[in-house]
Amino acid sequence: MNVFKQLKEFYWPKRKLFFISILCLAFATGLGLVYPNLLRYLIDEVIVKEKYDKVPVLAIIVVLVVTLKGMLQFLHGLTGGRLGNWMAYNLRNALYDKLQQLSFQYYDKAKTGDLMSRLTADLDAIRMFLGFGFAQILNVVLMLVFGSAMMFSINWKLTLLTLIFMPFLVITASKFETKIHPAFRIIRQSMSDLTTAVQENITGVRTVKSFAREEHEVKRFMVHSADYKSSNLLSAGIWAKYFPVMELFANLSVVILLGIGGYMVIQDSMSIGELVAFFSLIWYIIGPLWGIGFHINNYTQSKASGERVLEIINQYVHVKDKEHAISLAPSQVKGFVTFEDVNFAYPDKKPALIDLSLDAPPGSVIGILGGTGAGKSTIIQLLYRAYNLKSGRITLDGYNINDISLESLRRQIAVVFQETFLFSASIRNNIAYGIRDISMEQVIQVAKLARAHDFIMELPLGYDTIVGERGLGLSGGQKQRIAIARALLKDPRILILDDATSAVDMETEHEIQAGFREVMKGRTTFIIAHRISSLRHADEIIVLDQGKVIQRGTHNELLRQPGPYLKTYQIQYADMQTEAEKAPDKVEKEKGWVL
Ligand SMILES: Nc1ncnc2c1ncn2[C@@H]1O[C@H](COP(=O)(O)OP(=O)(O)OP(=O)(O)O)[C@@H](O)[C@H]1O
Repeated sequence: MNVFKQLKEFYWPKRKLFFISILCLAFATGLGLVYPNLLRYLIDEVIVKEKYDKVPVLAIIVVLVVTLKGMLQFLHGLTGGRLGNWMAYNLRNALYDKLQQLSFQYYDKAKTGDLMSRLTADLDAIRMFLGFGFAQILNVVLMLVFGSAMMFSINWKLTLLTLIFMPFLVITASKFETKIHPAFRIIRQSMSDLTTAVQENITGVRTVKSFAREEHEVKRFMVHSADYKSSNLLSAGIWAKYFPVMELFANLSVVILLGIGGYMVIQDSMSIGELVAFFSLIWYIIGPLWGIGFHINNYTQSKASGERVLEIINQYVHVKDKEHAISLAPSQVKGFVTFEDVNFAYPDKKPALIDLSLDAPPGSVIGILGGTGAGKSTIIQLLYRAYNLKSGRITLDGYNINDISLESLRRQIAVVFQETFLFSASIRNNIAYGIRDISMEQVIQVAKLARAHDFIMELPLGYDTIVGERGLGLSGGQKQRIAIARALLKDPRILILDDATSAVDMETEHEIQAGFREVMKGRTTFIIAHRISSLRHADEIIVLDQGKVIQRGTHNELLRQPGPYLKTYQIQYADMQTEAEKAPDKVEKEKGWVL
């Protein structure tokens, strides 16, 4: 029950519904006990004594009991359903809220399909149990208590003999529970693996198809599917092993009842009406015990689901606000960024940044160059506190960024990533993402600066064009330009371009950068790029290799010293020369970046 204790805050405020639901079910169950008594009365007092004038009254009582029972069952369903849905609504929102708080470190390992399955199937299992399953279990107890009490009142000796096998039934049922619970955990896990496989396949459908790996993917899916099947078979095996034994004990009770009860009737120590009532009451005991497997199943499923949901709720948030974190008003922020002896390593990895020190005064442009995996993106991830530093510190306007509230820190920063994520919404809403009360004019203005306006206007619905989950239908460069417009609209103090113009041609990149220079006056900009053309205007360029700064200076300074920067420049310049030989006019325009 510990799982449900931990989930208490999500259903306890609606405990009224909970109790009404249980009470209604208990009364309905109690009313059910009227039937065997009516039966006994009908046989012993009406049929045997041939007093048929009592039949209409009995019939009316039956109708009343049935109607009342029906109403109580309806109320039980209504309140139980409401409780379950209320709980599911709150828990779902709390889970989503937690998912928003969890830091990058969690998402580095999390699987989308698995999270989806926790938010849907697992949540539903808890909803069903809290709405109905729990009341059903309680009802089983009530039926057992009421049923056996009534049997005892009719004939205590026969009751004891009939119930002789019940302890065996209970032992088998509890053994069954200990076996079936782990089996359900396995089923839930393989279900989420299956969902993850489907989700990854659909997300990566372009890669799959372009590599003609459909068959391989089908085989991979079949492995997960087989896994799911075998975990279900495992549970079915446990079911098949224990259920017949439980059934056997239940039926043995009926055999004893009919044998000994029948003998008592023959001996005249019991009336035939009492035996019939007894026979109908025994089902009040056997019925619930028979269904105990189902209830246990329901309970263990929801317990396993509760554990998986609680895993998210109790997940540690690595990056969070300190108590009394500073909230910086945008108008206060100047954008002075410093890195002081920063060291960082991702969990279980070699250092990604070693002793990085950097000063970026307001309005300066810092260029970052380096090979794949050199640590470029890590620098900017640390700046917006995607991860906690191992040592050293990063400051913004003199404040340690660890002391600034995440919300106010990230409000000052706009990042344009190499991979652009567009929401399934209109282009206008994608540009205005996260910003309220923005006019169409402002959206158009930033789209023009990002050189996106022209291609947007060529689309059939212009700014109202809906772009897909991943901006399907737009080219990489177009998506990047929308992301740049989105960042500019945020009006940040610090702009970070993480390989943000890699997908646009050089000419467009020049145009975009010219636009940037206009809007970024007085703001701090970090540019990560592979092209020297993107960095040449930077006030300081740092060249990274395996997390260490191996060169730093302006474009002209770096060209004067031998090293990777000059080498990169020469390689890219050689390409430009070849281009120039082929199309001298086009390259002429771009010559600006060459010395
Ligand atoms: N989320 C992560 N979890 C674990 N290791 C990571 C993570 N992100 C990056 N790394 C590792 O940290 C190192 C630096 O990575 P980083 O992304 O900063 O390099 P980069 O210079 O930006 O590379 P690229 O130009 O390819 O984007 C690499 O060794 C990389 O494998």
